[in-house]
Amino acid sequence: MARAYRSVLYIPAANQRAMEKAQGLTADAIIFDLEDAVAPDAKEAARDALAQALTQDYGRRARIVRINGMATDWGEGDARACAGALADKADAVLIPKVDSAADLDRVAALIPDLPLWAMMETPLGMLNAAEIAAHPRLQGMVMGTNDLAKELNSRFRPDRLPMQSGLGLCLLAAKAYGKVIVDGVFNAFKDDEGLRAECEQGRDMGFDGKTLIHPAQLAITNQVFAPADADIDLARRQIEAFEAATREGKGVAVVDGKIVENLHVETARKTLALAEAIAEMTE
Ligand SMILES: CC(C)(COP(=O)(O)OP(=O)(O)OC[C@H]1O[C@@H](n2cnc3c(N)ncnc32)[C@H](O)[C@@H]1OP(=O)(O)O)[C@@H](O)C(=O)NCCC(=O)NCCSC(=O)C[C@H](O)C(=O)O
Ligand SMILES: [Mg+2]
Repeated sequence: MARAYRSVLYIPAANQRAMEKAQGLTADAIIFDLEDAVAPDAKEAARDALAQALTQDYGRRARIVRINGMATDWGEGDARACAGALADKADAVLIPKVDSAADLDRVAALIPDLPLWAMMETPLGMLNAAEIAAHPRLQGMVMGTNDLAKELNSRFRPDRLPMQSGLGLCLLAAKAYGKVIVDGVFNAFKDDEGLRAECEQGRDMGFDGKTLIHPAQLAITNQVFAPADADIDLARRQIEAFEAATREGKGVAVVDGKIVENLHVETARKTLALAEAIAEMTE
């Protein structure tokens, strides 16, 4: 992962004020939404407003455009805009409700240059997660836990038990093919405690970050998905100890009473790379 995706903030492309505001927010990435957050009557105007907004400077924040589905009245027009006016202003295109790799093929054929991301939010998408993750144009996956809950007719639980099979399948698929994967949104944007608990759960599971709906969710999310100072310190000590052990012809070192092998060093290097990517974001 060359960059951090701790916090990925949705902004309705119909909301000009929010798009302006995002230029100064601490999001690692922004999803400019043309899909569910934009009313049908506002779709065309939102596409134009987005083209205008993307002439502005969003710094190092990744600019991801969520288009409407190909089966809707707006999907193809959105895709053509991404291949045309938006092509050099966006960093990636996010496709909603991806059921299979064929859904990505359809968009890939219309947008030759930009990396694709997939919303993982349908039962078929969960079952086909591996072929979706394996798609050569796919860069990242975004969990759509609201749509998934709707499709499953599941109920909200703080432990997200009904989501676990879907989250797990998508995580396995993304990790197997080396793709970025970010967790779904936490709807109660004034509930900091609930957000923190869900971020911690997502981080424990291996997500790279979380999608957000409100700027008030940025600070907690950025903190939870960043390596803590203690993690960075441990990573450095593990690498040093392992390199010293290797010089002595040993394959194992011990740090803080725990063994350190090659695989731990790999994790330690990833921790340091993420810390560096985060530092670059805030330069
Ligand atoms: C949820 C909101 C409608 C709340 O909006 P609002 O009432 O305006 O909030 P505030 O007054 O508290 O806003 C304070 C300031 O922050 C700016 N703001 C608000 N939201 C955003 C944002 N997302 N990005 C950037 N800036 C934002 C306001 O403009 C205020 O600024 P200022 O004027 O300077 O005070 C609103 O937050 C919102 O619309 N959120 C996004 C909703 C959205 O995008 N939903 C779709 C994605 S979720 C989804 O579909 C997931 C998936 O598909 C699934 O299935 O799960
Ligand atoms: Mg959705």
